[in-house]
Amino acid sequence: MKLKFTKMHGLGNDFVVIDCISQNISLSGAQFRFLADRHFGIGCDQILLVENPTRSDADFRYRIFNADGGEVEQCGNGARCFVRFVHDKGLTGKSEIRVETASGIIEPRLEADGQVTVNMGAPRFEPMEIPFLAEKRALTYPLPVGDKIIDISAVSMGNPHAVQVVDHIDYAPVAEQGTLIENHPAFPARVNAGFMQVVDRTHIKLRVFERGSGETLACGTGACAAAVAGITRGLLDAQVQVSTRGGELAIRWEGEGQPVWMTGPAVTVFEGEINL
Ligand SMILES: N[C@@H](CCC[C@H](N)C(=O)O)C(=O)O
Repeated sequence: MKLKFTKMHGLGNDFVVIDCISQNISLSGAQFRFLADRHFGIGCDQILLVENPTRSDADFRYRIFNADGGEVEQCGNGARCFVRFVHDKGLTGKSEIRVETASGIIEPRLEADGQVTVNMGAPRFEPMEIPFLAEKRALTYPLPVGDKIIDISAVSMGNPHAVQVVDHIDYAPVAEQGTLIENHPAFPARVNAGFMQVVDRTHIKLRVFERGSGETLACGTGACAAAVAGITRGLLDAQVQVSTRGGELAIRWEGEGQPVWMTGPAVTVFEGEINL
């Protein structure tokens, strides 16, 4: 079978995007892993499927698979690429769309300057909703990791995030702790591990060890979760610049119950066809 795809990225968090509206396909976990493989396949952090919606209040359905082949609930950088893809492919004439995901509706909008803004929905903090094993909700939780106990904020942006504050982003223990946090027994669905340096009340530096993909150059939901964690801890204002290894994101959150707004770029790199 020949599969048409588009290679895209948001701040270097890269994607293989597949139009499943004009192509009738059903891929196995092994095929997703092959597409993501940087040596034997195309190479990407996530594979994004563009499908027809299953509910009447959405324009499209958006499905996300990590490089390890597992399907997940949300991907922020992918959401920006999603609206650029359906717009550039002529699948919609709208510049703002409603997109069905496994964790609810998100609303990405193409801006006149080429940037994309996404209403990512409201963050969730209840341990059961993350999911995270804790008796009750808290601002931070002590988490034993290796021979240390670290303080994390646990936040769901549709997908689970554990965010810790570090002194200096370049020396953050991403390699040492990434896999341990990702697979920590307190997170039954595994977790994305964020390492945030607070530069000042409006600016953080962030690295994220992503569940199912390892450290990526940027993580959109990770940026939302880190900003939210910093705001709830009283460290940040409502508007936050997030510097990732791949570039800059703007995050805005007005507080509990309010949606998180994310603005950043979405770039098409090339089109291709691959034999499966
Ligand atoms: N790169 C993403 C997040 C992709 C999913 C994540 N690895 C998970 O397993 O939840 C983003 O930009 O948000």
